[in-house]
Amino acid sequence: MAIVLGPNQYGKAEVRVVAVDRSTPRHSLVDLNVSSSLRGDFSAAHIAGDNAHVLTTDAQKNTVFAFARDGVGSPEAFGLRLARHFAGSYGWITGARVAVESYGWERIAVGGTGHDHSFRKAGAEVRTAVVTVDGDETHVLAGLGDLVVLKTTGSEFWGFPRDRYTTLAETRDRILATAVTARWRYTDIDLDFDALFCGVRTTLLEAFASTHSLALQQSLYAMGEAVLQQWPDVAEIRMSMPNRHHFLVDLSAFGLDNPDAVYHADDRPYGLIEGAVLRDDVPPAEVAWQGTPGFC
Ligand SMILES: O=c1[nH]c(=O)c2[nH]c(=O)[nH]c2[nH]1
Repeated sequence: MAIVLGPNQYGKAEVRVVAVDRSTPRHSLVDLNVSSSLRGDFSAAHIAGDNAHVLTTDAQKNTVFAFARDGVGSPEAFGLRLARHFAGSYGWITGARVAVESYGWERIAVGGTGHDHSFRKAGAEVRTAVVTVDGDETHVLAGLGDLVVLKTTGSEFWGFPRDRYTTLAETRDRILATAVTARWRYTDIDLDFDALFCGVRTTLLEAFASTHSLALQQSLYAMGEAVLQQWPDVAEIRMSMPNRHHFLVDLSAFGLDNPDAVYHADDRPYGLIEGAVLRDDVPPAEVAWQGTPGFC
């Protein structure tokens, strides 16, 4: 029996960098959370405490700030710059994964126009990018999280089996609400990432709104299918969608009826609907997803 080191990676997690562009009086800013992981031959550090191969996590953090000095660009482009740099820095580093979360800020409106240098946080929604360099291969995942959506009708749920524990009433009309987390893989790395991100996000929203839903599962598939139909640069999309249940409140104790007007927005437990929608003619790239949790 021999004990051996298994898969490993290391890096600096959650480097919070805010970069301000002051090149004109109308400033702009990007607000990022950047995590790097290096892959390669780090066995001596694990087995013998020999750090000769260890590009420090402190240097990785510093690299993120230094690379932000001259502009960040899209989260995907920033991730590509960093991942290529790390993967190319020493012979024993064979790959790098850089994950970027980007938080939106909107200009504060003053007298009807957006202020030059005052902003408000856009909300909980986050844009994400994960770049993986693995030897000669490079992959880009774009994505978003906490895109909270709700429709007040156009959602049914019925036809499910009833075992002895099934109490849920069938419904032909309910509120459907979720917080979409989605990640999609591009077939290419030389793309207009900002334009594609906006396009895919719009497609997800439009498909959620326009699908007459018989289950959140059906909405998830319709949203993924619409993205693959409209955006040929997307190879596959994976989604995680909690079913944010809204229960009609019984107002009869107060002598009131409730004609589908007043709901309790329950926060837990919630159904959790997850799935991938793929093109069957595009080869899989599991390395692109390695280290990205939260999807089946
Ligand atoms: O859209 C839904 N899918 C389910 O799988 C499910 N299960 C449940 O209790 N309610 C719902 N709604």
